[in-house]
Amino acid sequence: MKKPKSKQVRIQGRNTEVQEIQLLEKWIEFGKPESGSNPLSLPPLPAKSPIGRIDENTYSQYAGCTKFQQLPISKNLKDGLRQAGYKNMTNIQRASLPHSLSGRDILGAAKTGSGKTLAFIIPVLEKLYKARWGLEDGVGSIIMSPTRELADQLFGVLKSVGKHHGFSAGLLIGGHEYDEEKDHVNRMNILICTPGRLLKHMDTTPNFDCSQLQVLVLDEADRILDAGFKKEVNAIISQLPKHRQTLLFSATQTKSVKDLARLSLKDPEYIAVDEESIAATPNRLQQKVILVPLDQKLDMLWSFIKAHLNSRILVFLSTCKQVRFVHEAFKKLRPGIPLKCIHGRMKQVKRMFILQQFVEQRSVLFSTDVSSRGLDFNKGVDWVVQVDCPDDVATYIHRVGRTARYDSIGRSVLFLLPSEMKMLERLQEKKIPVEFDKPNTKRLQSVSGLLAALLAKYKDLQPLAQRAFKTYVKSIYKQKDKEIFDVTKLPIDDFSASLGLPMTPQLRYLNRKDIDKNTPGEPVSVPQNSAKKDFIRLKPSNDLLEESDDEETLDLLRSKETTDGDDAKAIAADNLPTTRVLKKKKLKINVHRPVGTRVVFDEEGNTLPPLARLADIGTTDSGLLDKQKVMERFAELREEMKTRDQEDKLLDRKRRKEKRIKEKEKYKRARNEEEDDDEDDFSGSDKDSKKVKGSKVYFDSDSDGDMKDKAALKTDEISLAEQEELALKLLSSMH
Ligand SMILES: Nc1ncnc2c1ncn2[C@@H]1O[C@H](COP(=O)(O)OP(=O)(O)OP(=O)(O)O)[C@@H](O)[C@H]1O
Repeated sequence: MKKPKSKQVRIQGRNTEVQEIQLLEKWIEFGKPESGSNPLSLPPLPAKSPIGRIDENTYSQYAGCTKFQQLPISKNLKDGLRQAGYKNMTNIQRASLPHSLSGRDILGAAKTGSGKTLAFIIPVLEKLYKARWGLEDGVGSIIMSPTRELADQLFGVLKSVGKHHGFSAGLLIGGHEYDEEKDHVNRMNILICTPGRLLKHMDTTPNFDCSQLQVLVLDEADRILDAGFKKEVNAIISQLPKHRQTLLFSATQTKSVKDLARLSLKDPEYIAVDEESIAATPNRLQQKVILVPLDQKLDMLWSFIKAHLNSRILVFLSTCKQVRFVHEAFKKLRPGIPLKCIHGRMKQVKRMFILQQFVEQRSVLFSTDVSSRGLDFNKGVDWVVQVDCPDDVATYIHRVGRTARYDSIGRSVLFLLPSEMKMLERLQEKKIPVEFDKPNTKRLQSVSGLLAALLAKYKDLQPLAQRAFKTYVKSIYKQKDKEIFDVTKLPIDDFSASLGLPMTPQLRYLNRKDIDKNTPGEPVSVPQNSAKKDFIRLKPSNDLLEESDDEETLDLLRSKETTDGDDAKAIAADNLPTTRVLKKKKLKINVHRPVGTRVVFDEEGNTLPPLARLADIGTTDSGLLDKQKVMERFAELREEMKTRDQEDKLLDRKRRKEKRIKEKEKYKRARNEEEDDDEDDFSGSDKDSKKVKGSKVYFDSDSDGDMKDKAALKTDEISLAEQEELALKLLSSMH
């Protein structure tokens, strides 16, 4: 255990702390850069120039310095930075820290992976240190992040570089024990949080007080300020003091006057270190865009994964349901690399665990945009694959920014549908150096047949596939940018079949006529300034693939990791059929066929029994499946069907039995209740509602309830004869 410090040492410590703070304040005041200037434009300070006080009134210059040690920051922080391995500053740090350390508001924009986190954590720690903030002072700084994972990551950086400071810090995010947080939140100096959780504490935690706040930070500021968080953020800001320092950072920054007015920034410094740079994305990032028809996206993705088995691949899909389906289905197909998935519907602990695992080993992580912003996978992501088109250019930049971080290299590929080619133009308008190419489909492996078999085998997979289908189409339908996202141009039947679904699920909000009118191929124009200046006429989606045989096409699928022979073996081992380029045929529709059956046609347009289709796929040029194998497979499937049939019957019998028992119980309960009701009536309770039909009740207004009941009982007991007798008596007495 640490020996407690003597009083003498403590006083000395405090004195040196006060002295250090005085020195830092004078140093900062002496050398702060001109407002509006960019310290990056100053010549770098020599490595061996003096640091700190030079004589009575002169201090070293720090605007233009390149090392953390040359900054006017506390020794505690310098030690923390050194121990965490940070020595030289990145551009955004060099440009913003001289301003932010002198207390100015900052609006900082720099590419993904360029070190923005330290650019705001350093001024937060220093501001509180110089204000001599202590436990009893409460919340001094709030750092907001749009996602829990990012907040958790920021918390990690804060803990590592701020470990020599005595501040308390708390992570307030959904998925954590709210009641536990409630007990501690008032004692926290620095809060790292998501907007929703912070607001919950503001609304419900007794004595939660942010009135002394010194610094507010919004990481991924454009996201936090957009419509999704508007209500929460407005409510939070209305409860914060106006007199504070505000730091906003993002790779895609907002300059909207409205947003800034909401935050009441005071003459903010606009620091955009990459404004002159040609690209808005890291220079070490290689970016490709390829045209992939919707019904071949999964084939392309599967083939891509098979060709990059030794990589760490981050795959973006639009919806949670798609992520779940692709993950579950591909896992069952065993590609030979660990597969993981993450999405917003998962428990927080599991999300964190999966991210940790992904950082540690080669694997594929299927994700929604929950991982698109801010996450730093420790330079580990080799490929970012965007299977579904991002909502906008900003989302594209953040997604690809998960690779090529700091000084590492990275690669990305975006699949675009023929109807989404406008996105390519948008990327080029924003100076994003994407290379457009046609995929080399020679090695494309089809998975739709396998998915159909999987769906038949695993009952729980079919609803997943249906939901994946529905949520994807709905996501396109709901997109605001109709120039890029046009739901009527989606080949929805082909898409449904490509997920292995026997029938296209119904979409009530869509008019089939609109879709069918638009789905036949339209000419696809490739923007003039893209890498390949040609036009592709897309008729049926597969025609595109036939055109892409030239040598120059993007050979995404030919990786160093698998050679021709290896690949073929891999296919044979997996029993995967190679891709067949099919011509679109006119389908003959039999309206009388039973609902739920899938009709398959041969080359001539004749119907085929379902099993024959399997055999047909297998017997392609490669001859991977011989006749005997096919027959074996047939027998296997027949056996499978028999057992499944028996299982179904048993299940059905069980269900019916349960239903019968339930009905019996219900009937018994109803009878018992009737009996109870009768009893209730006779005991005289709840009379209004349970009056027995036909019985008359006479009340004496002065008598109490018991008496009334007795009277009622008595009245019921008088027979007709007695009543007549009574009436006669009455009449005779009247005369
Ligand atoms: N000065 C530095 N020296 C060395 N490495 C650094 C430095 N600053 C940051 N890094 C490293 O660079 C990586 C990216 O940093 P960071 O996560 O802060 O980027 P970012 O700009 O916030 O990215 P994004 O826009 O995606 O959120 C991290 O691994 C971080 O440790």
